[in-house]
Amino acid sequence: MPRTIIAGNWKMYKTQAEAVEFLHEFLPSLDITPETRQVLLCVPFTDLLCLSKNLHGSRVQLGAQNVHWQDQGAFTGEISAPMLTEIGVRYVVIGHSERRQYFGETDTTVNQRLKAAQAHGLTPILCVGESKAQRDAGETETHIMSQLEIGLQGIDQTNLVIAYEPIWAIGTGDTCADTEANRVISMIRSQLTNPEVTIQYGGSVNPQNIDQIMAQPEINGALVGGASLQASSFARIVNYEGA
Ligand SMILES: O=C[C@H](O)COP(=O)(O)O
Repeated sequence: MPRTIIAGNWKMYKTQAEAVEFLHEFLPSLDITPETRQVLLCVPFTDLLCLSKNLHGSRVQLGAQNVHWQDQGAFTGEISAPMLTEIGVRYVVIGHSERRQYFGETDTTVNQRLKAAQAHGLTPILCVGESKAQRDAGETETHIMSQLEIGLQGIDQTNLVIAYEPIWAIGTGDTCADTEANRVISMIRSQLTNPEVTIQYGGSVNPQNIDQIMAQPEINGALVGGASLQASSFARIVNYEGA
């Protein structure tokens, strides 16, 4: 069985003070067994060191939201995998649609970042998903298969998480129907060599829909944006009803 992983992606939200305030409410609300349900917080670079100290000994792992493919060099504004692992980061989100849309991320650079993450023992969370126009044109499957084909070239599937995030469902409140998310995730799984890869759903996940989403057999977790910013809301999501 793939491991269940619920991740909060804070995007560009929360100062260190706000992050610590969040933890004070969030950590005591957790009602999970880490062996069966892993919880992650994927936070801005500036929050990582502080959260690493505050999460030490807790049941929550730390994730970054991007990583460069070189270990070091003249790459102003970038952060490398050794810099992340040194401070206790275990996971990194790669190829989020916002990186692809606003910062020129391509499947090729996604593949380079995945390789660098794995080379340093980080677990990458590879984000894939179609736009509204692609969905309307019936191109959901071909688009995602192309993202996977290029993104996963030479990638070790024993240390990998995939997040299916339909772009039209991100931050819109327009959640993909859970059966449809299950269908697409099943298609994604059919493209993999390792059936144990955790595949999350992301896109307007909230406390009201999490139980139904997690009841789908192919969905192994969630990548949660807006609803991970409030401690009570994210706690309800990670404590979802079900196995
Ligand atoms: O990484 C998270 C996704 O972009 C989903 O964001 P959202 O939950 O605010 O729709």
